[in-house]
Amino acid sequence: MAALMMKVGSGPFSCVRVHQPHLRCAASALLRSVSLSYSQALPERVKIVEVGPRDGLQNEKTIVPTDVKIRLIDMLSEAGLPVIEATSFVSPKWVPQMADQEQVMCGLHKKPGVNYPVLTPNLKGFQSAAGAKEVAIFGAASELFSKKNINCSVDESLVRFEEVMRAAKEEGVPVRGYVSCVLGCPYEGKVSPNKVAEVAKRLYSMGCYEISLGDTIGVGTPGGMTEMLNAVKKEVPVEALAVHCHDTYGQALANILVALQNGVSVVDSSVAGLGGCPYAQGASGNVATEDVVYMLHGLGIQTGVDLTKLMDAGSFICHSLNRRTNSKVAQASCKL
Ligand SMILES: CC(C)(COP(=O)([O-])OP(=O)([O-])OC[C@H]1O[C@@H](n2cnc3c(N)ncnc32)[C@H](O)[C@@H]1OP(=O)([O-])[O-])[C@@H](O)C(=O)NCCC(=O)NCCSC(=O)C[C@@](C)(O)CC(=O)[O-]
Repeated sequence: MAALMMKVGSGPFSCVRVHQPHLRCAASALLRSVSLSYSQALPERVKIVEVGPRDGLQNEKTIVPTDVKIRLIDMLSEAGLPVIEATSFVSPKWVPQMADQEQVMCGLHKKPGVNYPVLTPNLKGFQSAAGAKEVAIFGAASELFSKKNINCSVDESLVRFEEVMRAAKEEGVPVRGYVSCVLGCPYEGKVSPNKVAEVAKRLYSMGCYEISLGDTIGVGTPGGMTEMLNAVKKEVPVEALAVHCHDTYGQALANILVALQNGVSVVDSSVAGLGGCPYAQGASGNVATEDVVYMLHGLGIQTGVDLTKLMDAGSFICHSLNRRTNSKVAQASCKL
C-alpha cells in the first residue's frame, strides 16, 4: 500500500507527514486484540485535560507571543479537547512566561462545551482571574518543592487554598486541585504515598472536585504508581482522581495505563510533549497528548479528540518554537 505524504509547516522544523495505511492497519489490529483482553478493566471514555498552553509553555525561556498562545488554544479546542488549561495567574516575577494571562483569556475564542481553567495559587490570583469559569490550586506532597514553587510550606499553602476555595464557592467557580511530586521530588527524593494521600484528602475535603496527581519530574514507574494510587484511593474516590505524568524517564504511558486499570479516567497531557516545571530543573515535558490519544483509541477508549487536528496543533506550536516535537506519534507520522 502506498504511503501518502503531506507537508506540514515550513522552515527547519517543517515536516512531511507520512500516512502509512499498512502500518496503521497493523497497529490498529494489534491494539484491538490487546483491548479485548484489557477492556474489562479499562474505562470506556477518558477525559483528557490538555495542559500544553500552561504547563507546556510556562518554562519556555523566550517569551511566546500572546497571539501564538491564543492560536494554539483555539487549535486545541478545534481538535476536540474538552479541557484546555489556558494560563496561570501567578507572579510574573516567578513565571514571566505567563505574564500575559489576561490577554490570553480575553483573546481566546471560547468554544461551547470546552473548559478553560487557569491556575490560581492564592486569593490575589483568584481575584485577578475574574471571569474564569474554573480555576486550579496547586499544592505538593513535598515540603521543599512547595517552598521552591509557591514560597510556603504545605500547611501554609493549604491555608491559602482555603481562602481561594471560599471565594470560589461564593462565585460558584469549580476548583481543581493538584498535588505535585506524588512519585518523587527533585529536592527530597522519595515521597511517601501516605503523604500524597493526606494532601489529596485535604484538597478534596476543602471542595476540589478533582485531584490531579502530578509526577512532576517523571521518575515514577508502574509499581510506584500502583502503590501511590492504592494509598490515595483510600482517602479520595477514584472518580475524582486524575493523573499528570511527565515523561522524563519514558514511563508516562505505562504509568497512565496502570492508572486506568486502577479506575482513573482523567488524564493530563501536553500537546507535542511540551513543558516542564520552572521549579523542577531537568524535568522534561508532560506526556504528549498525541501519544495518549493514540494509545487510548488503540485500546478502544473514547476521547472525542481528532488525532489529525491535534497533530496539526502540535506542528503549529513546534514550528512557532522552532523545535522538534516530543510526541512519538507525531514523529512517526512525519519525515523530517
Ligand atoms: C505563589 C506566589 C505568587 C507566592 O509568591 P510570594 O512572593 O510568596 O508572594 P507574596 O504574597 O509575598 O507577594 C509578593 C509579590 O508577588 C505578588 N503576587 C502574589 N501573588 C500573586 C499572584 N497570584 N499573581 C501576581 N502577583 C502576585 C504580590 O503582589 C507581591 O508583589 P510586589 O509587591 O512584590 O510587587 C509565587 O510563589 C508564584 O507565583 N509562584 C509560581 C508558581 C508556579 O507557577 N509554578 C509553576 C506551576 S506548578 C506546576 O507546574 C506543577 C503542576 C501543577 O503542573 C503539576 C505537576 O507537574 O506536578
